[in-house]
Amino acid sequence: LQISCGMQENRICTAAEEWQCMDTTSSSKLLIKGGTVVNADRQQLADVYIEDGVIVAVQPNIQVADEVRILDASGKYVMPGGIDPHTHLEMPFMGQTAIDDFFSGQAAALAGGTTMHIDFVIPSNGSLAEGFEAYAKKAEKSCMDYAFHMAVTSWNEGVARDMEILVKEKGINSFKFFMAYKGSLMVNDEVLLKGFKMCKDLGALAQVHAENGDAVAEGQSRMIKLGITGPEGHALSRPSMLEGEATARAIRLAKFVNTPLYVVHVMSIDALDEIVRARKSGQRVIGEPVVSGLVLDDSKLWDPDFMIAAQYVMSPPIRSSGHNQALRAALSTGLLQLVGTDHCSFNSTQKEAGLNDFRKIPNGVNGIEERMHLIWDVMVNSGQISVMDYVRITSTACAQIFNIYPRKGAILPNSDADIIILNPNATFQITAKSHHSKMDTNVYEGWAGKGKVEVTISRGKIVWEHDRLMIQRGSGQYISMPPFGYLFDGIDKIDSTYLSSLKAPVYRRGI
Ligand SMILES: NC(=O)NCCC(=O)O
Ligand SMILES: [Zn+2]
Ligand SMILES: [Zn+2]
Repeated sequence: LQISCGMQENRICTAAEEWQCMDTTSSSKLLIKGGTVVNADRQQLADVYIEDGVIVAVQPNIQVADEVRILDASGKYVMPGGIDPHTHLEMPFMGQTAIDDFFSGQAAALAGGTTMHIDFVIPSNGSLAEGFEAYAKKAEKSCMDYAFHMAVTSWNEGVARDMEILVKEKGINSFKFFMAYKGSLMVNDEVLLKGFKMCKDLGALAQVHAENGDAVAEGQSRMIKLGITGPEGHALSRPSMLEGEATARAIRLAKFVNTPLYVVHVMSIDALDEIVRARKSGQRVIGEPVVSGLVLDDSKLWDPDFMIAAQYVMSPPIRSSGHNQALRAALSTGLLQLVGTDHCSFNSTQKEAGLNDFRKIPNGVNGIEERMHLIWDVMVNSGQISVMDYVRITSTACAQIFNIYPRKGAILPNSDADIIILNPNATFQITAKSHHSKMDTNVYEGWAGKGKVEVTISRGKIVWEHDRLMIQRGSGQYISMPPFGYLFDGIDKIDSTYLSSLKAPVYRRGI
């Protein structure tokens, strides 16, 4: 069956793509009635009234005119849409391009209750500005709101100048430094120091992929020499101590510069311990675990079928099972602050590039569609976190850290109407046969759980209901993220305390 497409000129969609063709028909006025409205700081039985994409009122028993569409949410949770702080849509990486683009990846996100994501821009030909323009172009097909972090992969005057322009004119307030991927994205300590200093001056958050890339390269050669060429070699070549070392180093350099630090995809106890130690000392360090690191373990990397094992190759690697438990515990008590996905999807054909050498398997797993369901199932259903905590770690904390709260991450008057309705008694099932990503596999294949996102509302429009997507190419908007978020409050005072604590230098007369 083929149907003609109303969304894209001259395009015929297969039945499987039908959802891509549906128009958004929701009225501009909407009332969500009778649900439990949950924010990070309180929950209440209330109605939510929305007009023109914005929340107008949150209170019990709101009365509306007949033309307003009413959604019954009784017995269900009404929560801020998820914000995924860590995605890589259409990322050029390891000689491939991640298969989910800004339309398919976002469609998947919306079907799973995520209404905004922050993607990492990779420089083009060494230029941050060129990279930004390329990503802005790719994102024109967006069907939900998005923002960008920028990767810094080298250092020169042009990079420093572009960082300033990106912050002051383009809505970027965070820069990622890769301490791994030697020979491609990796930077050394000198670049880290210069970059961190620039971040501090601009009020932008420094982020690190923390693994010792030199040691990883050495570990990889070791494995190849031993004849270990399969996906298990990926895990064996980059043990958790290398993640711990890089995390510790980045934390100390950030302290030396006195700038806040955000550690992306925390995958091990080793990295977690360093973050907790720093936070105990009063240092401003944010730790972001990702859903794969929280709910999976490394067992599949040893599967004798390459095509299965390769699906699980990502960096830092998915660790043995004690690590995921420790990360969940830390997230539940606020030692780690928010959860991302690192959604970076490569299909079977792309993964096959590393059939004879694990170093060539493109790194990355899916998760943008599954995060909200899995965190609910594993952490709320088990009683490990409250529903308010769920909202905090999947949405609010991200909006606060990246300085877009309460426009995003809250159900409050004047906030964007990015909302999900979750039925705690309905079940969900994950399979590549029905997911919305372009991936032909899913690392969570077969997972069946309880607590289903039944409705997703993006800027006041119902985009997911009755297991159907109603989305429109190009409707997503770029969200500018202003610099000097709350993590920068008081940083200058810490600087002056440090300066005044220095003893006056003693000038000795030469003999
Ligand atoms: N994580 C991963 O394996 N792929 C995406 C790139 C990155 O975040 O390091
Ligand atoms: Zn990374
Ligand atoms: Zn990533």
